[in-house]
Amino acid sequence: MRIDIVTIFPQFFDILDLSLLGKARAQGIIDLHVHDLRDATHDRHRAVDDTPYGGGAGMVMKPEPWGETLDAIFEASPVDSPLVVFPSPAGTTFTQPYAHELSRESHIIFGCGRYEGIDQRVFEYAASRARVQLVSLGDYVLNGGEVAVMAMIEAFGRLIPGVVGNPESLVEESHEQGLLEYPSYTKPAVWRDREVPSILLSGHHANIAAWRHEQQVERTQRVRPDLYAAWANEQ
Ligand SMILES: Nc1c(O)cccc1[N+](=O)[O-]
Repeated sequence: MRIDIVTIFPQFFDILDLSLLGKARAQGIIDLHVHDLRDATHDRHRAVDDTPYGGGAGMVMKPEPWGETLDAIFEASPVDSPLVVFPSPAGTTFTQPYAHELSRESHIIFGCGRYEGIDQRVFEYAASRARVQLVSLGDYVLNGGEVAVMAMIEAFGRLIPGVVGNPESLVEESHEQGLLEYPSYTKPAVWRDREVPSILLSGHHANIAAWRHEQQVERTQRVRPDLYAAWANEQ
């Protein structure tokens, strides 16, 4: 998978050299390109923003640098119709099913907005050349899209075949089957007078699996009644 990220803070993504995603890049599973939007400016101040038409506080990201950067990425794309994802509070909610969808893409371009946002014509232009999605991590305000892009890449990157060593470990995660994950324990069996549930020491795999599922259902009903209702409706 090719991933392109357009940002005014390219160093933000240096962290993607680390951990599983860094290994996936070294193995050629992920081909990452980070683009500094300011490289597509041609004035002394390398300006990427300007005052909003119609007035109002803050600044808006200028369309020209975006157009020039996106055109170069489209030209280099290995596919006819890449997916362009703009993290945005005005987007559809990012979910685990959507992470699975992203993990099956061949080329994803992330556009990180800053300031009061990106000139609307950038989304319109991008949609004339590719598939465009505005995607939200949640209903809160961030200063820009970089943190959201990092979270999304972490979420779908681990689902790409070959990135996680043991694919089994992807199955029993929160949200994978609509339930939150069960509580986990490791050695020692007793820690500060707190014992590991005896069922987990029984070696009886069927009973352990049943106990873990009960824990998932109980935790989901208690912590996320919304998820529990959707799950129960599917049973
Ligand atoms: N919420 C938010 C934002 O305020 C700015 C950029 C991206 C997001 N988001 O993806 O949720």
